[in-house]
Amino acid sequence: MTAHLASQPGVQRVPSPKLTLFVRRAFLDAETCTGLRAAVDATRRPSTVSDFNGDRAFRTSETGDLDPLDPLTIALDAQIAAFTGLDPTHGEPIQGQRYAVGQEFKPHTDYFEPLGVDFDRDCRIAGNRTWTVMVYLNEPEAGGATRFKAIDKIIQPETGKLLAWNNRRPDGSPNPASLHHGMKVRAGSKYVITKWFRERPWR
Ligand SMILES: O=C(O)CCC(=O)C(=O)O
Ligand SMILES: [Fe+2]
Repeated sequence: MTAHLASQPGVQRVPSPKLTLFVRRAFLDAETCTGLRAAVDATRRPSTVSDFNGDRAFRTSETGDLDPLDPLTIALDAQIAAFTGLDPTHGEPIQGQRYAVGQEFKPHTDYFEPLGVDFDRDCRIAGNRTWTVMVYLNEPEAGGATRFKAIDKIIQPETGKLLAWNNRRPDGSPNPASLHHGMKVRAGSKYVITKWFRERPWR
């Protein structure tokens, strides 16, 4: 899927030997983003983490599940599958995240730690996460960038901008260079959708 993604119109690959990361500006139009923000607002509640590390401020955002039967969700899923070439049967249901002023998701990886206490619960059926697809649904007035620390790259939120990265190394092992930080929103709010793909079918 790296070749498929790389060949999509408007896509840019962030130069790094350590991480496969693509950016596509204006993947979604403003109207679609507005509809998706409302869908996130309809179901949001405090976000959770796996392998709780004792830091209650580690992930302070809210999470909302998109309704899988909503035509907006169905269209978005199809658009992501066509764009990435990733097998939609391996995809988790799309989630939305909302960050208010001061909220963040501290540096983390999206794959589950093979030695973590929650690994069996999280990965027994579908396996670990492979790719992350994320789309910004708005632009906070200040803050809220996504920082990939290990490759020294900061991505600014922009309405409709997509990020897609591979959480694995070429040998299939989890890639620590995928470490990223959803930085604090300083003014306004920030909405994203996230779609994670797995090694095996989700259901
Ligand atoms: O909000 C961001 O910029 C990053 C979100 C994120 O890393 C996640 O939801 O796993
Ligand atoms: Fe993440």
